[in-house]
Amino acid sequence: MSKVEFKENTAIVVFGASGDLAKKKTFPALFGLYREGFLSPTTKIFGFARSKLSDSQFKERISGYFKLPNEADKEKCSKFLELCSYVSAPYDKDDGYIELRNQIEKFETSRNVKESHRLFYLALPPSVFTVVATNLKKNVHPESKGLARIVIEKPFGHDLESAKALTQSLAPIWKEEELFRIDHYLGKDMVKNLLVLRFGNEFLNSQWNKDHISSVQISFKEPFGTEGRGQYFDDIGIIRDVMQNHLLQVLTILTMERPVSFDAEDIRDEKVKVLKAFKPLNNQDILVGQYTKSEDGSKPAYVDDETVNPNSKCVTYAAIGCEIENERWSGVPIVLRAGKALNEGKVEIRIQFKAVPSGMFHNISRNELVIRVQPNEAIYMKLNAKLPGVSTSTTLTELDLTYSNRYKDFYLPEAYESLIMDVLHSNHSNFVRSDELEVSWALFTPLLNYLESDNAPVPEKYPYGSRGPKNLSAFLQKHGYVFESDDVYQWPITRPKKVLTNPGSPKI
Ligand SMILES: NC(=O)C1=CN([C@@H]2O[C@H](COP(=O)(O)OP(=O)(O)OC[C@H]3O[C@@H](n4cnc5c(N)ncnc54)[C@H](OP(=O)(O)O)[C@@H]3O)[C@@H](O)[C@H]2O)C=CC1
Ligand SMILES: O=C1O[C@H](COP(=O)(O)O)[C@@H](O)[C@H](O)[C@H]1O
Repeated sequence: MSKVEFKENTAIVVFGASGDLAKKKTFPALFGLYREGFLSPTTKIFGFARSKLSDSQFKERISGYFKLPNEADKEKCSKFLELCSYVSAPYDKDDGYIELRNQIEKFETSRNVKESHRLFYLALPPSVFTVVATNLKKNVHPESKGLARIVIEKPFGHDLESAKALTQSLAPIWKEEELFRIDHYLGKDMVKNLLVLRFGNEFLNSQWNKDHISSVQISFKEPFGTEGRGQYFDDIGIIRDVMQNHLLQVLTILTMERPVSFDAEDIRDEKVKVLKAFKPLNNQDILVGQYTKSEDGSKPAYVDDETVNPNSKCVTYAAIGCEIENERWSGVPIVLRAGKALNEGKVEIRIQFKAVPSGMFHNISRNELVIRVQPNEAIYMKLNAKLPGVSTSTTLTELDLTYSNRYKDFYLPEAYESLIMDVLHSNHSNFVRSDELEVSWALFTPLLNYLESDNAPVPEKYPYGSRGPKNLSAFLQKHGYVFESDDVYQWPITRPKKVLTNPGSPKI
């Protein structure tokens, strides 16, 4: 596919425009791109949904989540809304699509467009993906008169079989190069940084293997429960919600071999290769939990949601042990862990390195590279140094790249902004390819079947607002993670009067 960029006079249509995702993510992202000058003012934006809304109701709804810190942004917001209009119609009848096509053609004619560029964003539940994709292709695709892109949102299926069925239903209608499957974690700046961090630094590149790394962890923590989404979540659980997709995507980039270039297919080829090298997940190598009321009783238990079965075994916390059977990773324990209703909101990657020989030291801490994806993006490497001054002790300190300290006045796009920009640039690197999807579902489906079978373990209860199930520390230790004792590491400043020396002080 040619790398055509959609620049001037692009028509963007957001389906499900009355919905939550459109309101909270898609339109704020389009506005963010416009505000920062990455979306041309010649763009035309349509919202399409069943709800009967006037243009002004529609505009009020979609602008509710725009970030408008100053007057200039408010002015930009008004200008942006002038580009938007709304079409209300059912998804399964031709009429609305014909009306949409007429409106797009009117816009293109008024701009004397020679080659149509049309981007369709499906902020819709998967139950209508196929019907909308089919009707769009039939009625609104420009065919020989231009180019079209279609963006779909997760979930891409519920298990391997349904994911395959979805792929097969879309494949005859939309070419793979026209289709963009969004996993918004691939749009996060720190995730986009992983390729550079890994392959652009020889000191990391050369150590990035089983000879030097003793364990890998990717953790996702949210400080809120399923508030208001219990019914949706009960059928999904945390594994489908964020692990099979977001965390696994991060893990593949972290573990794949060096792609020959930044080209989307080179990157995705490597991702698929490493996914194929994963050992089947072991049903017994997991820790599952479900949150109960907070200790002070102010926050509800998962099953307090009226839409949830009171005996639900739905997993709101999971830690899963993974192994990759290839030359680079064989034997390195990897843990993916994710949970709702925890003590904090944080997504981070921890790469712990092997211990240096104790020899000249009594005991010395391990190096650990921490990549904090959110909030407050940071990369820090914990390392040992001599305590400054007359002391001969060693101390655990860090090389710290905290973005907010290092980079001033940078525009850090939201994940959705970054991904929509990629679609406009026809760049598939940060989107999920169909074969990648299949391998990831093949990996997770047996585990999900087990967790939804009669033999499923009862999830360990953990209080809302806690760190998660009590057995977490033991689970992490079993997977090679070595905890520092609390008095070894001081953050953010090491104070001489309160010196914390490493028990690994040299034997002198
Ligand atoms: N640039 C920056 O902003 C930097 C910040 N720091 C800060 O310094 C502090 C210490 O850093 P660091 O040592 O890296 O990280 P943490 O104190 O966050 O802990 C290290 C790891 O151990 C886990 N853990 C700790 N206790 C338990 C437990 N009882 N059960 C299960 N897991 C546990 C944590 O999991 P879990 O995440 O689930 O708690 C985390 O994965 C942090 O607040 C960190 O943010 C340090 C360096 C740079
Ligand atoms: O896809 C999802 O992701 C969000 C977390 O996204 P983040 O960008 O805020 O980290 C999660 O809350 C939601 O349950 C899930 O469906």
